[in-house]
Amino acid sequence: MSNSDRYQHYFTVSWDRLHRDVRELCDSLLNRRFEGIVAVARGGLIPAGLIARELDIRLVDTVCVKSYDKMEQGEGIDVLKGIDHDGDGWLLVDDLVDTGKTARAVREMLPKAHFLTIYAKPEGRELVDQYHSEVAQDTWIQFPWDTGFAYVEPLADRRRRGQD
Ligand SMILES: O=P(O)(O)OC[C@H]1O[C@H](OP(=O)(O)OP(=O)(O)O)[C@H](O)[C@@H]1O
Ligand SMILES: Nc1nc2[nH]cnc2c(=O)[nH]1
Ligand SMILES: [Mg+2]
Repeated sequence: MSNSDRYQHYFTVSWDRLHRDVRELCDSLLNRRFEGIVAVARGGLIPAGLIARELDIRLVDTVCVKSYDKMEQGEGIDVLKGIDHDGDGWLLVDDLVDTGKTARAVREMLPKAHFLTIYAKPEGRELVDQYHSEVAQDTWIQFPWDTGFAYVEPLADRRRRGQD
């Protein structure tokens, strides 16, 4: 089964929703002190920026990995940029965990980090320390940076065209 067959539904996240969810996660981290944030690029970059602002963290680093090309997951994880510490005292941020393949790879690099994703699917959720909401395994999450506003035809027009 190709990966695009795994996904039967879409969960489209607006900028507003993402921002709200990130802020709610940050609320529970307010009393913790972190050395800095490591964002898992690219998906973790925007959540990491929002979190850095909320928690007043100025030190932000990245690990850069590649796993998916559109909806298709490749065989392995390409690590384009690693990191030279074990994550002790650091917050590790990605946008989501799905199969857990990426999470497993970055966990290995930063075993001591507090690992947070905004969304988590069942196959990968055990690999992260914290997430905002769970999303079904058969659902593809559409982030606001991958989408845009578009005209939607009225239902009546669509029906009329169907009858033509
Ligand atoms: O749990 P998994 O099945 O490994 O999937 C989760 C990963 O997939 C996406 O990254 P992607 O590799 O698409 O790259 P991107 O962050 O550059 O968009 C997402 O940002 C996670 O990092
Ligand atoms: N945008 C996006 N990237 C992913 N990578 C793995 N799963 C997903 C998903 O549901 N949405
Ligand atoms: Mg990613």
